[in-house]
Amino acid sequence: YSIAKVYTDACEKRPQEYWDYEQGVTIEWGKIQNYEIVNKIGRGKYSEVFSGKCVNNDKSCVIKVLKPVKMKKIYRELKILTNLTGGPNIVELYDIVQDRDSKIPALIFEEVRNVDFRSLYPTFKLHDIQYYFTQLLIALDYCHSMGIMHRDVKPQNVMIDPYERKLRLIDWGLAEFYHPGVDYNVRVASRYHKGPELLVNLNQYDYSLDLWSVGCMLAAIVFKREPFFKGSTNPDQLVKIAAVLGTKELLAYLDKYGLKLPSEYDNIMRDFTRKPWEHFITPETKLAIPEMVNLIDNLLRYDHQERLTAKETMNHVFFKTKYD
Ligand SMILES: CN1CCn2c1nc1c(Br)c(Br)c(Br)c(Br)c12
Ligand code: NA
Repeated sequence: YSIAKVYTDACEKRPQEYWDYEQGVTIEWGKIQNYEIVNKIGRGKYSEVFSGKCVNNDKSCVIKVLKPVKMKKIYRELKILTNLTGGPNIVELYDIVQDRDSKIPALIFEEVRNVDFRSLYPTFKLHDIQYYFTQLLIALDYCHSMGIMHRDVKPQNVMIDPYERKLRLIDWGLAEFYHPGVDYNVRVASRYHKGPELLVNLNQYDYSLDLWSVGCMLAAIVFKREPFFKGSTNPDQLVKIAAVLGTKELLAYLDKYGLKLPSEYDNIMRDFTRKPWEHFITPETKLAIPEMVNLIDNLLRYDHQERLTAKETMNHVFFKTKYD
């Protein structure tokens, strides 16, 4: 078993209604006629997303219409959003309205004039990475301190407006409250950003899952390989990780937690030697300076207990060094 090394009792020390979404949540429903849809900007497994307008003040907003899922999952997202809204670099929830016909909640958020990461990240210099990842880590340390794991950190859920130099962490639909000793669902996060703990069925994971995902984002930018670990299936995702971190090291990790490699790996896992990070440095990877490589090495650890926390990451030498 395993428990978080930080914020272990963040939920326990708060009143039950802070984390207990099973009792349902009291929602002050806003009025849907206060908002009009402008156009569709995205769709996911659990929602459709539109740009919109608040009719009263003509302000732009984002309207996330939830797809019909278990009310318990909707209550969880609403509870988490209401607990976190207003927090640093957390996307602000303006209102919750009910879709006229379907009776399904629609969430009204502040608008972020997001520039797609595929075109934005390649423009990043070291000081940009310092600035934006500090903002992301501030959001993560905040939600972790509030007893919440995001569980779906990936570039698509980090909205960045480079003109206002504004970053917001979005999509709390997979987020969950952390309680020590609880077995969590490992079918969370998006494949390329799934931590090893999810792929070996280590159910008692914690906030450190989010820091694996941050490590994946950094490695993709610095080593110019998007995504950094590109599995074709969930089992293949772990194979791609082992190809870098090593198979012997994977088995040692499994041993520590009394786990064995699930059977679906029998025919696909090979005996990989660990690749030193220098292996990924080329004349093009100018951002792969020693401090950055050391930071990635301290995030992309099989063992979630070895990873830097969000606060430790912000205090890493990479963020304390001045780059022009
Ligand atoms: C698919 N895309 C593109 C931009 N964008 C998307 N989903 C968004 C969500 Br959910 C929120 Br909340 C915000 Br704020 C923005 Br901006 C969003
Ligand atoms: Na969201």
